[in-house]
Amino acid sequence: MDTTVYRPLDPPGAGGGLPSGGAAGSVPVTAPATLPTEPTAPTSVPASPDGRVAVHARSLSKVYGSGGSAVRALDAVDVDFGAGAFTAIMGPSGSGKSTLMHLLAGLDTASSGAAFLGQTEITRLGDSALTELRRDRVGFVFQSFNLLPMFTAEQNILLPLELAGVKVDAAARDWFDTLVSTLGLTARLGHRPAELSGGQQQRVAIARALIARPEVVFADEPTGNLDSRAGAEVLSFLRQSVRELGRTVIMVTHDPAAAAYADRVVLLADGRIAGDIADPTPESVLTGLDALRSLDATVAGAPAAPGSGVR
Ligand SMILES: Nc1ncnc2c1ncn2[C@@H]1O[C@H](COP(=O)(O)OP(=O)(O)OP(=O)(O)O)[C@@H](O)[C@H]1O
Repeated sequence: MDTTVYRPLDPPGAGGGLPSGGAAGSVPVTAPATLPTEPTAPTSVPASPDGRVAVHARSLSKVYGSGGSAVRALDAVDVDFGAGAFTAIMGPSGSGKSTLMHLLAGLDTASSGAAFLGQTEITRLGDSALTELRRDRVGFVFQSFNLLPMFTAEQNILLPLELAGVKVDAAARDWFDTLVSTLGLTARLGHRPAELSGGQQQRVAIARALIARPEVVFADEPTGNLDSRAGAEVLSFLRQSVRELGRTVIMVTHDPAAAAYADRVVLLADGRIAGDIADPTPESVLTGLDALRSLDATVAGAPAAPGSGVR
């Protein structure tokens, strides 16, 4: 079943609606106009199989700069991210992927609208509450690993517990053992990052992101610095952490093959939700990105240049 939906890219000021001759199988999606505190499934692809939502945004907007040089990086985004699901965010360069992730993770402030982690409205929190939220409820995996070079793999993995002042009791030690064996790190725990391959370093970073059992792990291009084999391993572990360990992962990626590891792909274009793909394959993701490109070209009144705009 083709569960891909493409939202039309409305020209500024237009009332909406897919341009005639738009992407085959397109289904217009309507977004709620209000700001409910409970998620109400703004798109037709369920955020998770059981309907649980970990993170959601309503009318979330971000404008950088002001006046003539203002850039609307996110434009009234409504989206849900499922709990216990692996969701990828994709879209052309400059479409707002990083901005969306930063707002959802409490790393940046919104211009308007609301973002929620569980029932907590992140967009209302002050600096110290945001710092606490990032420490206690969110895990991060970045392209550049961000491990502390003087610490061993084990020390790096346990660092979030130490920073949070959490005692490594028997339950924490069990979870640590589960993570390091799942991630194939048992024999590497005494090594420093410089003594590990890129893939091993990223697996340490994933274990570190999961050790405090955060409600959600945000992964920003986690395979960007890895060769395809190490990248495939890392993506398999991210998927495993969702399927077998019940975690929630939201990943920004440019790579359709990486996105195909996810349960669902959310497509962004021009700062708006532009599509939603359930059970993605590399082919369905590429088709989605191609559809965005042709919609974009239709809106701009110009033919699509092959390969343009999509990384
Ligand atoms: N700090 C900033 N100041 C001004 N404009 C910004 C800033 N950060 C992002 N932008 C602009 O906001 C828009 C969205 O950027 P963002 O980085 O979220 O896109 P992206 O989809 O993650 O892009 P890429 O795939 O290239 O990383 C772009 O037009 C970008 O130039």
